[in-house]
Formats: sequence, structure tokens, C-alpha cells
Amino acid sequence: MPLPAPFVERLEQIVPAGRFDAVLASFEAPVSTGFRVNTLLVPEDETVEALRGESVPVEAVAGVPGAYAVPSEGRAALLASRPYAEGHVYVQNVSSQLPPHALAAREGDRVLDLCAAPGSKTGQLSALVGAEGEVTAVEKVRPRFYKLKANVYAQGATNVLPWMGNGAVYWRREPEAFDRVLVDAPCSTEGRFRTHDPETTAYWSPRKVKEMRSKQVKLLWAGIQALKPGGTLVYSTCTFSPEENEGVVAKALRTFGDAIEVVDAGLPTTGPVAAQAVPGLTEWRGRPFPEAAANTRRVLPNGLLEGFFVARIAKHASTVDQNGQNGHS
Ligand SMILES: C[S@@+](CC[C@H](N)C(=O)[O-])C[C@H]1O[C@@H](n2cnc3c(N)ncnc32)[C@H](O)[C@@H]1O
Repeated sequence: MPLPAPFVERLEQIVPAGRFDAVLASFEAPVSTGFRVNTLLVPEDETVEALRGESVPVEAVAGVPGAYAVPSEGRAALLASRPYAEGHVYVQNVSSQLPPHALAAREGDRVLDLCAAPGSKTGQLSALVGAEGEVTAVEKVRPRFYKLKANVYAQGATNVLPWMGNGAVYWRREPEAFDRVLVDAPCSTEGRFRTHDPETTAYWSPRKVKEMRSKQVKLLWAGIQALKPGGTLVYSTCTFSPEENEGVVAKALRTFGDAIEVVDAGLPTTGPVAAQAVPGLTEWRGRPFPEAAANTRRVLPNGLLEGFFVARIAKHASTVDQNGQNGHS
């Protein structure tokens, strides 16, 4: 099944010229299975040893704490292993593991995970903030919310407060209350396209990109309102469309001005992620983005990594007036 032609045409303008062929080929190549060890249940070295004891061909991913991968031919052995059956292994693409590390949540932090289901990053954040910290995990879609709750429980996370509702309004309950905010936004999922799986491209259209952008703008705006001055927010997607990535960050900069700053995205500086990460675009189809868009990062897909986008925002001043209402519109 070929990729949608308008998508390929756009992709060629998004990806650096010398890397386009490799990116295109990645949509049909076999992929490794990325995973992390669920340290909420067992220490990392015990799990890795147990997997190797069952002859699972595990490789650590340099530069990404706790990340591992098995080649495509090792996937069946991983999924048949005892650590997997016992929930000690959490299958999650290595790109998807990056936003919680970029957020650099510390022990004891209060974190808001604004688009949380199925809870892969919630589990990572739970481990990072520890018993003294807390993760509020928001999800709007009811069946996905129940999946999130079950998944958080299965991962052994005891410091997560799940909340079902619209992430775009959560900040009104607790304005500027969180040390860290993750907005892992719903998106057009272009980074997950696979040519052999028509389901992955079935819902894509240029209209879908526009529709997702308008949701993302509201969610990022709300995430900034929930963040304490002095705090850090990460905005991430698994898509390539500049309208959903640099375009959303640019809109936040126009809205909040100097109260926020787009800082270095905080991705690994060594290993396979560093090799696949390129700066965000500073213009799209003749329209410039603010220079700071170059601090965002696009992770180009290969046999290990899905296509991903990560932006990190530092908040320097309050954006909410004294009544807890929006100070910027
Ligand atoms: C990319 S997924 C999040 C993946 C998740 N962070 C993880 O790592 O497992 C985006 C999620 O946002 C949810 N969502 C969409 N609109 C929302 C909204 N307005 N408020 C809260 N959640 C929303 C979707 O239902 C979906 O579960």
C-alpha cells in the first residue's frame, strides 16, 4: 500500500534533502521492537539479566536511560519471555520514551500529563518523580481513560492521579500548580505510518492535519497555564507536519511573548537518537517561524526510531492574572 501522495510531497519539503530517501525507505523496512524496563516493579539489571538468560537478543540503546531494543526477529522471544509476562518489560518505541527524559522531572515534582492514555509516558514519569512526587494524568476519551487507569495500575505506579476530562480546561482547577507539564498531543500520527499496514494511513488527510492543529494549540495553551513560573513544559507529537509542530510552538510564542522561551529540546547528545535528530524548521512554505523554532528537534525515523517531534519550553513569568484567569488571549 503506497503512502498518500500529498503526504510524500510534503515530507520531501520537511526532511533535509540528503536524508529523504532513507526516511522514505524506513516506512517499509522491518523495525526493531523498543522497550523499557519497568523499574517501578524490578531493578533494571535483574530484568535485563533474566531476558538474556532466556536468550532474548537485548541491546541497550545508547544515550536513552532504561531503553532497549530487540531486532525484528527477536520480537517473538521478547513477547514470550517471563519478564514480559510479569510486566517487567514495557514495549514502547524508543522515540516515545524521549519526552519524559526531556522534561527532566525530578524526585518530588508535581507533574501534569495532559494527554495521558494509554499511559506509557505516565509510567515513566511516575518512576522519575518517585514516592514524594505525583503525576496528574488527564485523558478525555472515556475508553482510553479506563485503559490508562488499568495500565497505570499494571505498571505498579502508586503516585498517579488519573482525571477524565478535557485537558484544555484542567488548568482552571489548578492554575500554575505544576513543576513540569507534558503535552504529548493527539496528532495525525505520520511518524507511525507503515506501508504494509493500511490502517496506519487510513485516517490521514491535509484536513486532519488542520483539525489536529487546532486541538494542539488549545492543549499547549492550557499546559502553559497549568505550569508554575520557573517550570518546564515538553510538547511532543509523533508526526511530521510543521503545522502541528513548529507551527503550534510559534503560536504559543506569539500568545505568551517573553513569559515563555523555547529552549534546547534536551534530547540525547550521543547514540542513535543524536544521529537521527535534526533542528526544527524555521520556515514552512515561505512563512517564517520564530528563530527559536530551531531549538526544537525532529527525530527522523529509521529501523529503531519512529518519527517524533519534541519542543521544550521554559516558563519565566506568570501568564495567569490574580483571579486565576487567563492573562493572555
Ligand atoms: C498521543 S496520545 C498520548 C499518548 C500517551 N502520552 C502515552 O505515552 O501513552 C494523545 C492522547 O490524548 C487524548 N486526548 C485528545 N484530546 C484530548 C483533550 N482535549 N484532553 C485530554 N486528552 C485528550 C487522546 O485520546 C489520546 O489518548
